[in-house]
Amino acid sequence: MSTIHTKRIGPIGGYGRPRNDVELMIREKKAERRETGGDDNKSRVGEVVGVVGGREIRAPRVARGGAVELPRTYAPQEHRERVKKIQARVREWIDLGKQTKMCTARPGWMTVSPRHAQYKKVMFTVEVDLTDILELDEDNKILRVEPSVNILQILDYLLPRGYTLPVLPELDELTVGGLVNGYGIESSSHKYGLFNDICSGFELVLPNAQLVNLGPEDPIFHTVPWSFGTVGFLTAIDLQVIPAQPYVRLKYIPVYSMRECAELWTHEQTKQVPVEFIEGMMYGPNEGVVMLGDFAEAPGPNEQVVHLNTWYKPYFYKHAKEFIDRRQEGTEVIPLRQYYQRHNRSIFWSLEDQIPVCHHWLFRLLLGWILPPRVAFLKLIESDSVTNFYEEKYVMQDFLVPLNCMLETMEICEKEIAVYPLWLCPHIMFNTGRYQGKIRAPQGTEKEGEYAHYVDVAAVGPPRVTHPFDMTKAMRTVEGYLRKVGGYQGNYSYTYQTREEYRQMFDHTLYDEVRKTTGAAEAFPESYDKVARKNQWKKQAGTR
Ligand SMILES: NC(=O)C1=CN([C@@H]2O[C@H](COP(=O)(O)OP(=O)(O)OC[C@H]3O[C@@H](n4cnc5c(N)ncnc54)[C@H](OP(=O)(O)O)[C@@H]3O)[C@@H](O)[C@H]2O)C=CC1
Ligand SMILES: C=C(/C=C/[C@@H](C)[C@H]1CC[C@H]2C3=CC=C4C[C@@H](O)CC[C@]4(C)[C@H]3CC[C@]12C)C(C)C
Repeated sequence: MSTIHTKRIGPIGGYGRPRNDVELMIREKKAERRETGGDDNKSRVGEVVGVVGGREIRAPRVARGGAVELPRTYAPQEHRERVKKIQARVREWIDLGKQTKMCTARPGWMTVSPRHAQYKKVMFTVEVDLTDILELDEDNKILRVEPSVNILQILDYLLPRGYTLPVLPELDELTVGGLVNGYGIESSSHKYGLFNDICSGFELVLPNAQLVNLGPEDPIFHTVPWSFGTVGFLTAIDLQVIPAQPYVRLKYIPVYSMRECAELWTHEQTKQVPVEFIEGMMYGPNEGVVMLGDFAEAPGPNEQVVHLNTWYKPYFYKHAKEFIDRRQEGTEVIPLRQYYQRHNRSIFWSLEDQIPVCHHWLFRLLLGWILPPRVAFLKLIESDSVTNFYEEKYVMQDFLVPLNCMLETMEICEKEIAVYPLWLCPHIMFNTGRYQGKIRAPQGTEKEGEYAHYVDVAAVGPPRVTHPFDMTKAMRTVEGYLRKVGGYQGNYSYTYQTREEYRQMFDHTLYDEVRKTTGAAEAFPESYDKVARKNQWKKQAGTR
């Protein structure tokens, strides 16, 4: 593998060490300016700061809040040393007699999951704060990263180099480690699968403190996705990259019933050569929009580039709804980065539940530039009553179902929860051959590499059912349906299933076997114990 950048950095200027090559170059430029008496503090967005691989690197756009993102660390050459510390901490756990189970030390409020991880208060915590992009191997099209690298870092790093991830989820704060140990999805998942399907290697610290490098030929590799950190500590991930083009040409097609949506969707997703991006939003049982996108090199002669994310503009889901209101299809050319970040400014549509005035043009004009609030910040300041509200009165769930169940799933959601918009995201599930992890080889597939079409129906928002809403009852009804049709629950939020039901939904055969042979069963709780709504941690931790 060719290392793209391993230069050792001193305090060139600014805070901490640069996080990536672009930051490094900006700092060098700033230092240069300071030496020549220039003004260091003015942000020069778009200024060419250097050249990597023959491409001009420009100072990044102003990040949210008008400020350039604060750098974290940049010392990929120290990766091995950092991993040694994790191994040492695991050895400490062994020496102390393995008294409690282990988990990462990442505070519960820092994560994008709405769960408050009370288990962190009672378990043996291991610091896995690994935030560096390690290397880009352009020959093999592999990006090696540490697990706490987030989506924003990946966008900043890959797009200027002309690459992207085949599956690049839409919220800046999501981390690679979280997406791999849970699951990740994007509007291109009907071509490439879930986030873990674009991974070709994991570096993992096992419960005996041994460091292993795993590929698909190793059974442990297949048990990491959906494990929620209960197999080992992930310390590096190899991700496939693909060439990117600067724009996405996006077609908006209004639909006027769930049936119409499911029919159009099925046709588009199962095409021999589907478009690169498919996404849908149902705003009610009788209105929705299906969006079909492809990469584009440049706008056509009569096309204008639409900048979706300018701070004063309506949020993407409102913008897309205009096509329904006008009862008209439409096509737009959108810069690639803005396409990926389309749901970031309004955290999908959850922002309106925290800031009800967020749609007012005056709010956007005056304060739009500070958006979005960090999910971590919202969780940090969350009071008990707000937590209760989100746990009892606010649905945050997604349901991954075989494509032929799309219509029925939307209808069940309407009956049980009536949350809108409903987010629709296509994906495929693979038969992974000899070793099948928590996701079973889908029906109809026989050989390794074969796949089946699925769709993720995601509900985020307050339920609007006309009958009194009972979260547990509603969720258990939907979960029962998922088990019946061979679907899966996203699990970044809570599950309301019993352990047996959860084991029925997710195949634990390989997971149990690997956890037994590696000692993970002794070292970590079962994933169920982390994601179950009813759990023992609250009581043990003596907190909310
Ligand atoms: N489009 C999408 O794909 C979206 C996905 N999501 C969801 O958000 C979640 C990601 O949130 P994020 O804040 O990044 O992740 P989290 O911090 O929530 O981590 C998720 C799980 O992964 C484990 N984990 C993370 N890193 C490591 C590691 N290095 N070694 C071992 N275990 C690890 C955590 O273990 P521990 O409990 O020990 O800390 C935790 O149980 C995903 O699960 C995803 O499903 C949310 C919105 C959109
Ligand atoms: C599943 C999808 C997207 C989900 C996001 C929109 C939600 C995932 C986690 C959610 C949140 C976590 C914690 C919060 C703290 C609270 O104080 C306020 C709400 C929230 C920010 C909440 C908001 C929605 C999420 C980010 C896709 C796949 C549809």
